[in-house]
Amino acid sequence: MSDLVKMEGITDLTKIGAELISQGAEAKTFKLNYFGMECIIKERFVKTYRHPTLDSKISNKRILQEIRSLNKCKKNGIDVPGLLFVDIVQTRIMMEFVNGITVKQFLYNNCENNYQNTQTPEIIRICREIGQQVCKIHDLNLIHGDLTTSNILLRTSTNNSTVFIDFGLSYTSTLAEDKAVDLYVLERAFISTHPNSESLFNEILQSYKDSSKNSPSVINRLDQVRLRGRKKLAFG
Ligand SMILES: Nc1ncnc2c1ncn2[C@@H]1O[C@H](COP(=O)(O)OP(=O)(O)OP(=O)(O)O)[C@@H](O)[C@H]1O
Repeated sequence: MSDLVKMEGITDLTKIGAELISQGAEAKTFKLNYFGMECIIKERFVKTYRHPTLDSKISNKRILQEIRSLNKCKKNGIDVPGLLFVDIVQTRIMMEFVNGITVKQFLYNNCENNYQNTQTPEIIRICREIGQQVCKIHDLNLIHGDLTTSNILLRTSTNNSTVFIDFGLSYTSTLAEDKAVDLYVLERAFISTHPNSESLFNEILQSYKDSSKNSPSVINRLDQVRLRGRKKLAFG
């Protein structure tokens, strides 16, 4: 308990042995050995260009969204990191450390940037699992908000099963439009991070289609979202 108390008062987590593993646009992610258990602390930092009151409101909203969505997924059998501790004052979430790598790293390691000719059964399986899990998330009327290959981990201990992370931009919606935009964000992330990987995204979509009776309306909507996206790219 003493480490937890220490953590509450401390502004610099590296002083209690935490290791900074990633710094995103809004948060720093640390790894900490907590009583022999590896864990992750995600700390949202102050954005000085925002008005302090607005910044604090946005930060709190993202933390609350993240913990609500993690809990909702966990309760409904979608693998996400287990939540351990939340500190609203210091805008920190402490969660289970998932031993594994991101889908992005896995694809880099296994495809050597040649996504057309290096589709192993394992890669196809992972893509199909992503489609199935995104569909499950959407069936809970939850929109992830930032689906990328960096925000899906592969858990080593369960033979590379998928674990979804980073729910800070998630929200609740029943609309096919919002679910289609979520898929579109993932499609764009695939295209920009893994060029010529269209066939992999098609596997994801096929599996999404196969996973729920609600899928057809979302997939139909995706065509409209893509069209809008292309127009935006062409005409600004
Ligand atoms: N529970 C976890 N277990 C293991 N690694 C994690 C975990 N959570 C996050 N990470 C690692 O930290 C990185 C950043 O985490 P996350 O995406 O949640 O933060 P972020 O600051 O919102 O990132 P970004 O702004 O880049 O989207 C992940 O890509 C992953 O490598």
